Amino acid sequence: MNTMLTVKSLGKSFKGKQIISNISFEVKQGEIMAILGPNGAGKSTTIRNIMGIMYPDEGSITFHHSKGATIPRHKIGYLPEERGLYKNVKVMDILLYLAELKDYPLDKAKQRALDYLKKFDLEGKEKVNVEELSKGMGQKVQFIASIIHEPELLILDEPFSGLDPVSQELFKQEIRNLAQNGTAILLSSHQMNLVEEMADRLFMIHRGQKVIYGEMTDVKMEYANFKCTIHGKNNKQDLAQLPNVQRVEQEDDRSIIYLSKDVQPTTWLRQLPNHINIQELTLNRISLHEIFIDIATDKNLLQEEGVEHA
Ligand SMILES: Nc1ncnc2c1ncn2[C@@H]1O[C@H](COP(=O)(O)OP(=O)(O)OP(=O)(O)O)[C@@H](O)[C@H]1O
Repeated sequence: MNTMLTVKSLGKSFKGKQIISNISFEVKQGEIMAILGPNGAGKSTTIRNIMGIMYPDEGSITFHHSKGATIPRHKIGYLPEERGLYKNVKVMDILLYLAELKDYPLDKAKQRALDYLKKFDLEGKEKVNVEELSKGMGQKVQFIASIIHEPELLILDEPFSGLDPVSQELFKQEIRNLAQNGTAILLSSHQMNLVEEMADRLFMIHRGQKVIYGEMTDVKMEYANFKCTIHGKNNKQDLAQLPNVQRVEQEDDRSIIYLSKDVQPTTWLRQLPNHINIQELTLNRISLHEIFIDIATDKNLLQEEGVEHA
């Protein structure tokens, strides 16, 4: 897969305070690359630097064309975190205006706009004023605006926020379709379940620095250790002293035992002492959501040997 975007050693300060430092990643043709991180981690700052809304103090941003040359800026699509289109203008007019700004043929843009409005349950809304749309409808129009010109690189900052589950599903499918058709996608989202389902690779940023970067499958193998949930009256200390236990969380009769890396689940289950009270037991891998919370709250789940962290 060709690399469409290279971000190298990006650094940015505001008023003498370092906001992001040494941020490096790539986005390739046909992939969904997620950029994740807690509130204030520096995701939007990274994206704004990529989009030229602000300029980095250090590092470089390079757009590549599928044929090796630099990708023209009009082949980039961007859905910003801040929503809002011009208010007193009709849906079709704004879509065609934005397509024209990107040098995209108007007849093709009109057909694409109609097709997408239909796909997003907005058929017949082309003559409605943008200000008359609901928040979710407005977001759909803004999403269409970001892809109307068939961008080669698409940057989506929180595309799912404020959408109902049906609309989320529509966006999810469309983002997947775009990637399958070769668009390189950089996706910033707090919806970990969706990211886990959709992203091929991810870059996690915390306090302006890289904490994880890699293929989703590798990250899950590397970080998503097993956890064993036991319902029953048990002493937390007892459980914490079992072999290969990283930490235990307990609430009422439910204990979650986080197991260390490389533990063999069957072997671990066999050695459980008889005095442990088990009314119910489940064993799962921790989710991306939990990996994220561990990093964001500085729990030491990831501080094991061999795990890359900043
Ligand atoms: N223009 C600015 N001037 C000063 N500080 C800023 C500016 N823009 C962002 N910051 C600061 O930079 C840090 C990172 O902000 P950024 O918006 O990049 O975070 P984020 O990861 O996108 O967060 P969220 O998930 O909340 O959207 C924050 O501490 C924020 O206050």
